Amino acid sequence: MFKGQNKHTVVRALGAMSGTSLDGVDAAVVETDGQVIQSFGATAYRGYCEEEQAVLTQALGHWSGAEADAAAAVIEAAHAEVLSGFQDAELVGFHGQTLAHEPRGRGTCQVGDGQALAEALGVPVVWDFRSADVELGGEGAPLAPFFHFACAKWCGATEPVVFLNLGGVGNITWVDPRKSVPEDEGALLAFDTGPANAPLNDMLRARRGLAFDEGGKVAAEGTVATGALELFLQEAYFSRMPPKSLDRNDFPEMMELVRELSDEDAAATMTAMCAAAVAQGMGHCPEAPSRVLVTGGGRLNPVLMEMLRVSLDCPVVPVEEVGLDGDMLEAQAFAYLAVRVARGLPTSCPSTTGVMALVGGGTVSEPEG
Ligand SMILES: Nc1ncnc2c1ncn2[C@@H]1O[C@H](COP(=O)(O)OP(=O)(O)OP(=O)(O)O)[C@@H](O)[C@H]1O
Ligand SMILES: CC(=O)N[C@H]1[C@@H]2OC[C@@H](O2)[C@@H](O)[C@@H]1O[C@H](C)C(=O)O
Repeated sequence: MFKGQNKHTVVRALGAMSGTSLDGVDAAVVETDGQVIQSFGATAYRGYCEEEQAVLTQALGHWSGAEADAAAAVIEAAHAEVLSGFQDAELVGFHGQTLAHEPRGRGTCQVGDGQALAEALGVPVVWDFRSADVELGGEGAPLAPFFHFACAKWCGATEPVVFLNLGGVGNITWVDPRKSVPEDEGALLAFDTGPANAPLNDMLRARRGLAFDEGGKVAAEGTVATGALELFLQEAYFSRMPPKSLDRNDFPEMMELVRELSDEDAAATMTAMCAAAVAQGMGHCPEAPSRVLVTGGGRLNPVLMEMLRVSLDCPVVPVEEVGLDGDMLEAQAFAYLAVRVARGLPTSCPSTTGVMALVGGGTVSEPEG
């Protein structure tokens, strides 16, 4: 691939992510040599309709079989549709949809066939980013950290910063931009902090038919149940040393803890659980960051952002503050990682996933036709 190019030739890569919130596909172009971000390009979003969401929800926890196959078909069609709208991509990074994630057990499962997508688009596709890491003893997640390192350089950071992603699940990457490359010792520490928006969404959908707590309006009317919050924080996950990662539905007891509460108090308490899990996680950072840059849909929830500001000792701001796009960072991450895979560069290391050594995961599928 990329014959005649040297390792610094810039590639126009298109990344696509379908996250744990199951709301849709984000797609974004990044121009990079796999190390330095030269520029960010066009973006697009393709939401799932109710039927597609139902198929995906039904498939969660399935490693194979009819449910997983139906989810794969939804994922492949939605991605082919949104990605075919981009004309000039040289390479595609396709995350697929995580249906199940048990790195210390059965492994990790992302559906969506990259070879089929390569045929549909006529462009090489990099996919199956997580399996190699898990096979080598890693968590297989989070994988955005190597990209976060490049973002910290891109925005000119000179002191440690934290990227906090608040999607369905929460994850942080502590980055030291004084290091020259992400694989340097001490450049990165990353892990999933805990559940973020997914349980809150599920609770509000079940009780009120709402997709999510827009603007934190429901939580703003409620009071945090401190007893439930304290019980939640006793979960063994929070005292486990990172790296560590989670599946979307790893905390079913959250729903139990808020069962007796009003909708408003339940929303306030679940929002506080997300913030408290982040605050606990921040204690693992090797050095206090100069600020926390928040990405993912949770940055649009002012109640959650305020809880984070109260509990963390440093400024907490959306990534837009440094010129990044908080709706597209994960799609951009998989564009960036695709170029790293194509160039034979690592995509994870012991401090990001707990893997034994540097790993360059991902499968490259070339269109045959
Ligand atoms: N305006 C808003 N107000 C409050 N919450 C919001 C708003 N917009 C989005 N969210 C929350 O953010 C969620 C979507 O976040 P995002 O798109 O980052 O998740 P994801 O990428 O699917 O998840 P993950 O990062 O875990 O894979 C929504 O489901 C909702 O809970
Ligand atoms: C197994 C899996 O799909 N994990 C996701 C999920 O969503 C957020 C968090 O949990 C993170 O660990 C990861 O996604 C991002 C893109 C990552 O790998 O960095």
